[in-house]
Amino acid sequence: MSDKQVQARYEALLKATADTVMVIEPSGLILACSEGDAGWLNSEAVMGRKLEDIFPADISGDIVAAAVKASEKQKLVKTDIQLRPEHVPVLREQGLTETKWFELRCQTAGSEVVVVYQDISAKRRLERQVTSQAQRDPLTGAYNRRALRPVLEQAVAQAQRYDWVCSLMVIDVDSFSDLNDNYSWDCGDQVLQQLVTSIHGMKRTSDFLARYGDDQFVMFMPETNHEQGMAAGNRVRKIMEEMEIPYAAGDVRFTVSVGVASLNGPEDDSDQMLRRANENLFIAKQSGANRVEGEG
Ligand SMILES: Nc1nc2c(ncn2[C@@H]2O[C@H](COP(=O)(O)OP(=O)(O)OP(=O)(O)O)[C@@H](O)[C@H]2O)c(=O)[nH]1
Repeated sequence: MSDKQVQARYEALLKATADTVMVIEPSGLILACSEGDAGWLNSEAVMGRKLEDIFPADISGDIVAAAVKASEKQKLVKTDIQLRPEHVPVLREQGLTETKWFELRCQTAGSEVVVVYQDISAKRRLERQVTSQAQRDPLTGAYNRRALRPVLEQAVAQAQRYDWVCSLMVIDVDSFSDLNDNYSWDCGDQVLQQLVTSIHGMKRTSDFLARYGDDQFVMFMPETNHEQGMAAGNRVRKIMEEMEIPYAAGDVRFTVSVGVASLNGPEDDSDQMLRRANENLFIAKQSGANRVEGEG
């Protein structure tokens, strides 16, 4: 086969593939590029430039490292990258309008490396959605109990390493079964939804709210000492006491009881904090409900 024919076959192959393909030097210089179905990059505009002129330093560094490895080991090397339009102004101009994920396959070809960019954004989005659905309570949208445990463990361990300060509260709707019985299950649902909406409106971004049981919620508060934790508990109690939920049979009002616990020494952990918060919640209920109790 003549050189011309080989070249024609190579170009046809590039044009036929939907993936973006670059031929680069291990230094990162782009020798050839075929954009495929990309729509996020203009092959003419990137040819002859270096990866670092197009991508942020960490991403071009990752690609070069994979290309060097493929070249040294003479084998296929894979790596993943994520492109955000706000981080890649060059590609934003060329058509990158949303975050995309790619699996890169680097294959050595003599002194050059062929890099194939396979768009795996749809797969990643689906994975994220499934993970997020598995971590959320479908009624209220709050995190569920399963999502709470690892977050609590990690956050308490982090507080023990750094500042020794964090608190959590257990929030329980008072006589919730009466709301279900006297109004309706649907009304009970609305109470739980409104409770979550208003806590989301008042909490700090770093606070973590999860539905812990039927009518029970846990909020973890990093960098929050006991006094601040009690103040937050009282804010939640007050907001719920003042809330009116319009309902056909008349406005519905409800109250909550709250148990607060704060990190207490090096032997403490998230399980013990939860246990103490529940004990304090029990005291709040025993003392007449619509109260906040905490140790110390
Ligand atoms: N509307 C509604 N009710 C639920 C849901 N999940 C559980 N429940 C009901 O919530 C009620 C919880 O009742 P309890 O745990 O006895 O709580 P309570 O009536 O608030 O009692 P105290 O906590 O002692 O004040 C039960 O009747 C459950 O059937 C839900 O998603 N929506």
